[in-house]
Amino acid sequence: MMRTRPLKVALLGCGVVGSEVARIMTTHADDLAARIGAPIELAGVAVRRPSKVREGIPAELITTDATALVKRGDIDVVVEVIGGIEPARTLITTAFEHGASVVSANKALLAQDGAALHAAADENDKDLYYEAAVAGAIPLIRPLRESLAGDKVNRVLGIVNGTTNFILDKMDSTGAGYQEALDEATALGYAEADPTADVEGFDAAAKAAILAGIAFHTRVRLDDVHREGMTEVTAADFASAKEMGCTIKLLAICERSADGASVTARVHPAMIPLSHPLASVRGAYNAVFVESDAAGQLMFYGPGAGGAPTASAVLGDLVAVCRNRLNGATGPGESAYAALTVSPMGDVVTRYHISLDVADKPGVLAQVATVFAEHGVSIDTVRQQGRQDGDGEASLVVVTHRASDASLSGTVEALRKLDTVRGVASIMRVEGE
Ligand SMILES: NC(=O)c1ccc[n+]([C@@H]2O[C@H](COP(=O)([O-])OP(=O)(O)OC[C@H]3O[C@@H](n4cnc5c(N)ncnc54)[C@H](O)[C@@H]3O)[C@@H](O)[C@H]2O)c1
Ligand SMILES: N[C@@H](CCO)C(=O)O
Ligand code: NA
Repeated sequence: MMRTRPLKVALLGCGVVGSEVARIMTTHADDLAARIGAPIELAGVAVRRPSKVREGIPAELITTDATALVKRGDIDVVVEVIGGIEPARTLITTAFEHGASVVSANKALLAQDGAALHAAADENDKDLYYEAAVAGAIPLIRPLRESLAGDKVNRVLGIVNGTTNFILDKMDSTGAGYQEALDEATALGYAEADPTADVEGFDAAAKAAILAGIAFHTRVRLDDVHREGMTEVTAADFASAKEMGCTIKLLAICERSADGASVTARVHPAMIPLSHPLASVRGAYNAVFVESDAAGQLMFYGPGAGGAPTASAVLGDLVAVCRNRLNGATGPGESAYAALTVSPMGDVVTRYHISLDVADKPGVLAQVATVFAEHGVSIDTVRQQGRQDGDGEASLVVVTHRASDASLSGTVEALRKLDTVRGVASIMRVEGE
């Protein structure tokens, strides 16, 4: 039966995502009410620039005082789409203390302070939902938290940043360099004016921390995630990848160790075979592979960013939280009972593609191979190419079998010390085989 008293929603932030949340709340009001079992009412919208014209939002709902809005006491759900750490963190905890549940899209905050925010939600018997924080519209948090709650997830591997996927895709398909591809991403509105969070992998690392925590029922802090951006990927790397039948993607990889006792989380560019489904994820799309004991391989694919797609995930959470509220219940909170060790990058085991500039003279290949052997890194293939420029150098491309990152780092360090190795042109991990 439909309850007539509406549930009150406060919107914090009315930018790209917030304005779409407000629009969908208004245009889909009847459907949302039917699905929830009560109407929902936009009770206040906190903004920074009140003079801006906001179509469809009554002027009397606009306020610049977000703190007063979350303290009102009659708000059922606060939707936080401001972004950043403060004031978002304080506003969310204040909302819990004043009786509201919270829906947020804020990956940076959740990756940094997720545990404390979950604790605050728990203490106040409230919900904290954040489907939009990872891979935008793609249902991922809820499938991991709820649909797969009876299974054992072993690996989450995915493309979780749209901006960098757009840039890498452009480099791959046109042969463009990094800067040229970034300029196009900026011109098309994919990359922000300051693209650091995306291109240096901070955004993907925050998402990896959130995913690993949920997948492995273990607290994974942002600092636990090994992070390498994609600014150093070159057209030459793509040429090497092509020769291997691969492309290059910025991947977020969260894995359980072979003995199941520990986990790792990392973000870095990697070669993946063209036959892998992630290789065909084009433009600004996201896709995430989840591997679990019973289900096997699952793939989640779709728009990972943008106002309306992200608002879709926010609205889904809003409906779920409102339903919980009507039932006098809360949904699943943080699950960190497994408390597995989060291991450093050195423990990660994978394959490597290493491109060296070496002196083109007898014995060099043997010397290089010896360094790999001394560090316990087994070589899969070696390809040497003399150069036409007569500088007495050759390019040596070594692809290894699976080895630990620590062994590989040791190998590279020793290679750099060889007189005959003039430079290490690139090192790239090979994933998805
Ligand atoms: N845009 C996307 O594609 C996308 C995708 C997934 C998640 N997110 C997340 O959603 C959140 C919002 O992103 P966005 O793209 O809408 O950003 P945005 O910059 O377009 O919007 C944020 C809005 O909040 C306002 N704001 C800042 N401080 C405020 C304050 N103290 N009180 C009231 N308003 C304040 C800003 O003026 C701005 O209009 C972020 O956490 C972001 O990481 C965005
Ligand atoms: N900057 C992010 C937005 C979505 O989180 C991206 O490019 O994927
Ligand atoms: Na999502």
